[in-house]
Amino acid sequence: MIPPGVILAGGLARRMGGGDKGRLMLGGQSLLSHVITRLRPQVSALALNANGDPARFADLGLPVLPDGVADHPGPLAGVLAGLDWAAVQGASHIVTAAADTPFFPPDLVNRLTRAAEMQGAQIALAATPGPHKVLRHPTFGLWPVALRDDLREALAGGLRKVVLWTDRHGAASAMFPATPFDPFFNVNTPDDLAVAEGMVP
Ligand SMILES: Nc1nc2c(ncn2[C@@H]2O[C@H](COP(=O)(O)OP(=O)(O)OP(=O)(O)O)[C@@H](O)[C@H]2O)c(=O)[nH]1
Repeated sequence: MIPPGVILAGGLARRMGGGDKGRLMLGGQSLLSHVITRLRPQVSALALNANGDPARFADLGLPVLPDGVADHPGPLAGVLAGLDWAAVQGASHIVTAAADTPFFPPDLVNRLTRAAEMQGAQIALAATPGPHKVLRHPTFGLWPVALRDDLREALAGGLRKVVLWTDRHGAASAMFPATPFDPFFNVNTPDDLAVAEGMVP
């Protein structure tokens, strides 16, 4: 079954000076628009995880899911918000993508799903080969609704680092090629945005 998708945009964008990083312009469209264009054809439904006034995203026509956990505990709070939304729809899994990562692969969902199946795992995270070791991209994952209460408890217990939680559950890795550049390049700083301009196809 094709899963619904959730775009993670709930962070504070401190390295960018705050605000909605997804609204920054890149190659004539916003980062969010790049992400929506890539994710929409791969998923059964789409939602945006973001905090603060949801009305500022009304133009996107997407459900806006706030974190249910206070004080910006990190992307796992967005994953949980997505899982709670998917549970209401009767979906078994969601796929997440980060709003600051405009070039992720068009076969993201397919490869995540296959990796979970082939490695007998409930969770799959995207990965690319790095210079010294495999790099995992923990905001790009396939997540099961069945683990949402486990995740809620982990967050309530203070867990913040994504891979600490996914390692507990033996997450699969879905490998993607990283040439000519890593498709999970993400924009954290103004310098990153300038680099990304040079990567726009
Ligand atoms: N829902 C939710 N998402 C978050 C949170 N913190 C980060 N994210 C998302 O996770 C992804 C990676 O975030 P980071 O680069 O660590 O944080 P950021 O807010 O984008 O930027 P910095 O504040 O500069 O670290 C982005 O898509 C963020 O929107 C959070 O507390 N809640």
